[in-house]
Amino acid sequence: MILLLLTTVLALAAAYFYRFWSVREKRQVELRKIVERKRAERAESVKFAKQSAEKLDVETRNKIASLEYSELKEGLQSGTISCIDAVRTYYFKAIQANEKTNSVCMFVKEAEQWAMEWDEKAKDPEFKKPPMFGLPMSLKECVPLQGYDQTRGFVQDTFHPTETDAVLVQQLKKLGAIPYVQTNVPQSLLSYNCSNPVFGTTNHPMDKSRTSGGSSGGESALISADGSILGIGGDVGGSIRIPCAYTGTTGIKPSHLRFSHRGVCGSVPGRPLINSNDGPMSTRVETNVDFLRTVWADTWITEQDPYVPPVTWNEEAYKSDKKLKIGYYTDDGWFTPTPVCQRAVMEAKQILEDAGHTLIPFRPPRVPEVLIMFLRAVCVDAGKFLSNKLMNDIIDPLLYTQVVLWMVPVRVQRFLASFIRVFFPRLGNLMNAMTLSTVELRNTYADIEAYRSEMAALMIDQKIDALLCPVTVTPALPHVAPSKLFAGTSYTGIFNLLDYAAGSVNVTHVTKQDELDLESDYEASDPWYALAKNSSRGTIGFPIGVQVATPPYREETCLRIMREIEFGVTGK
Ligand SMILES: CCCCCCCC/C=C\CCCCCCCC(N)=O
Repeated sequence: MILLLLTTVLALAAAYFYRFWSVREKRQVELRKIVERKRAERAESVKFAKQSAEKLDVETRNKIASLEYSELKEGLQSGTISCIDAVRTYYFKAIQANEKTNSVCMFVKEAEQWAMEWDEKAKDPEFKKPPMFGLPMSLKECVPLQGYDQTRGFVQDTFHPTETDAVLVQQLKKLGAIPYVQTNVPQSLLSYNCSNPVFGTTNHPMDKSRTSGGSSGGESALISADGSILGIGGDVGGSIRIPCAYTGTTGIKPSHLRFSHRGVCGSVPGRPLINSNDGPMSTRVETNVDFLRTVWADTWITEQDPYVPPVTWNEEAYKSDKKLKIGYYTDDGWFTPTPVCQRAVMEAKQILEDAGHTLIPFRPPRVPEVLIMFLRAVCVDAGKFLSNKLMNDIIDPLLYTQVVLWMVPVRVQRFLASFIRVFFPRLGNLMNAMTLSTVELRNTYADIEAYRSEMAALMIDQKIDALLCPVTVTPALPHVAPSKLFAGTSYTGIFNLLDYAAGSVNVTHVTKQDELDLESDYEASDPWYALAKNSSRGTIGFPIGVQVATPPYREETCLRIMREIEFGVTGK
């Protein structure tokens, strides 16, 4: 009797799994065909951009291609450069950068048309050129652009073009900017690598085996490979700052309060307290400044979205010569960065001290607890929304570790945590992060609000204007590492949790001495430290950035400090 019961249960289980597997296989075949169609569409868009770029003579192209942002802007304003020539130059540059990095999802064909329309308007002597007249701009794929997909790396979201531009895109078009290319992201956006089953893996321009970071990794790769002069990224846990730090570019995530989020679908909809925001990425801080100064010149954003406070650009704060008090830390007490990331902070500290600022040691309290709050609140539902979506998709192999973690039931994670804590305490503790309990989630939201209040009090009491710290714990990682090393986002995630402005600027490059220090001083005391150490080997010459953060509405001070660091490093 027992044997019969057992056999029946086993047979039913086998039938269930067979059915599940065959339905999934059938869906995978469908999805693979969709990928083929989408890639063919991308190939068409590359062909279009190539043909358009070839219409421009090489001499003009080379001249425009060599211009800095301010020179290009000036040329477009004065009329020595036409919009169509600028777009064709940047089509060409992006094609070349894309061959090296696979950073482009789609070229925007309408860019040609928009450029010609602006040139036509400019023939009228009465026409007043808008401030971004003719400037070619790259957009992260998830920024809503009318007529184009925002797949966020999911095959199921291809061929569903968005019907309305994001408020930011509407504004950019109104100001004369020309979106000419969409750039790649990791599947789900919740990773700091850059790979998905639709468009493939984006490479670091210096080394194909390493990532350009994520989730704005298409942007960082394209900009650092000279295929874009200014791009728009997005950041919910480091997605602008980490790619910039990996590639030697610079970017800022403003507090989410300063931009509109109407119609924008992030990685997990319905996430109230971990705030994502768009922000500019480029090779120079001044370019990012010019972008924000222009879009915040008036209250147009608030007129389109009443939830955005009418706060305009504060030139006085950016240009101020008041000496600042800046708290700095090289180690957040959760994940000690590799020596080169600490050296970068100390060099930036010296630059700022030489400029007359006061730097004091300051470490945000209880970062290990903050990381748990961050992970719980960034996933919201223990990864349910994402794992459901992923189960209906082709899963990118580079995301496997995270996917497994999202799929293990919360109760099992908690049960295993007590054993894992014995030999890998840091992972054991984080395994309490995910929750499906509304009681625990509400408690975490209350903790986040209390933490924001505590940090405000600490900074006000000590009269600290800004913070300086590492962006992350290593130089650019091999593609597979970020999914395993999600614990390395403590340095960036904290400023999303606080909803501060936070930017990244290049300070140095990995040297031979840094590699020697890595071997002698950096202990591989658990599997995460071992991974960080191993992955950092062989990175001589790779760029290293630092992070500057300020409370909300102090973006101008954050940029001022970044600009001073950049000046101290480059002399310009
Ligand atoms: C073992 C404990 C279970 C925890 C599972 C957590 C899985 C990882 C989830 C989220 C990783 C956060 C990654 C932050 C993304 C950084 C880049 C960005 N999109 O801004």
